[in-house]
Amino acid sequence: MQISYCVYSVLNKMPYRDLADINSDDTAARTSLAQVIRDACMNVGFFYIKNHGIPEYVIYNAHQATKEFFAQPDEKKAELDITKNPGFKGYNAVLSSNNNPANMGDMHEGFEFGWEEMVPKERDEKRANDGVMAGANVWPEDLPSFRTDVTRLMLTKCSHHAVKLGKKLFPLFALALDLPPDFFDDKACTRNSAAIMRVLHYPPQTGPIDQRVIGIGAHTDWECFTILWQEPDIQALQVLNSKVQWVDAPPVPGTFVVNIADQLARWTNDVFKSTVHRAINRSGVERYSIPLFFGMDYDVKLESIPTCVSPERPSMYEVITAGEYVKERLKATYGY
Ligand SMILES: O=C(O)CCC(=O)C(=O)O
Ligand SMILES: [Fe+2]
Repeated sequence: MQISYCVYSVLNKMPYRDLADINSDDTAARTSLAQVIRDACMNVGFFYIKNHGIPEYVIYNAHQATKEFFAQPDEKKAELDITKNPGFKGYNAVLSSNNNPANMGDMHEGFEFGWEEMVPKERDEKRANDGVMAGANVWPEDLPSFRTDVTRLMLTKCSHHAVKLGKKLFPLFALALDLPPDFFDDKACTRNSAAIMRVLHYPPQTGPIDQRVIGIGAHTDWECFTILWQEPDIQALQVLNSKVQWVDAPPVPGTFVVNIADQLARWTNDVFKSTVHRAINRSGVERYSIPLFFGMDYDVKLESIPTCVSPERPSMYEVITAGEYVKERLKATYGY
């Protein structure tokens, strides 16, 4: 797997670095890779990965299934409305979420689901630490392949695809934080239950755009980090840089974008940056994207990691659990 260490390096076509160097006997290669990851996580909070090992056909099928789902009549989608289901699972209509409190609603529709087994059980079992997002997934009865195709991409027990990919990133984060490579092994998403995936559809916005109604308003993500697949050839995602300028984070064929999110920022006492981003689809055509929010188990306390605190840098956050944090953010975004 390879990393391009930030949005700017992608825009400037800088070469990707090989993540296999993390296991290299060559100390110089390891140190230099650690530096790249450190830069990406501490200064930008966004990077790209390629050669990630997720088969192209899995992504293709999930994309097709997503298009098919959103092409259904509104009444059909409304049957699965997120407000009818406990645990924030299901469909949210255009303008029903609002990621930026200064805005009036997000110009996208989405469908949200959590971890489940590859071979669907009669009903999903409620997991002990599911907290605020406890409860079974809901699925469209008329589109059985939707469930198979989207769960295969992100959340299947057999192949794990994106969750497995996410787990590979933790030793890199540990390296960047001067921690042993296995530091996160028993802490982050060990029971798989806090991984949440959304499939998103952004209708095109043309003409003059009211900045208070855009695809997804300026926000940070809530979990540990996000692995995002973007529709090829459509520029929409933007990242706020340290000079408070919006920088495009374009889709790059064969890559996923990874961005650090709030739980990891809190855990690292803001040493890692949970960077503000937004998306606006001005392309004139429909855009789809698929983020996997890789969360911590909800009972994990977001307590500053020892290498991230010092007398000069005392802990900035009150210690709360990952679940409590997600609950706060859900309320702010959905209003309940
Ligand atoms: O669609 C995108 O490119 C970004 C989506 C996003 O930021 C989110 O769902 O949190
Ligand atoms: Fe986001």
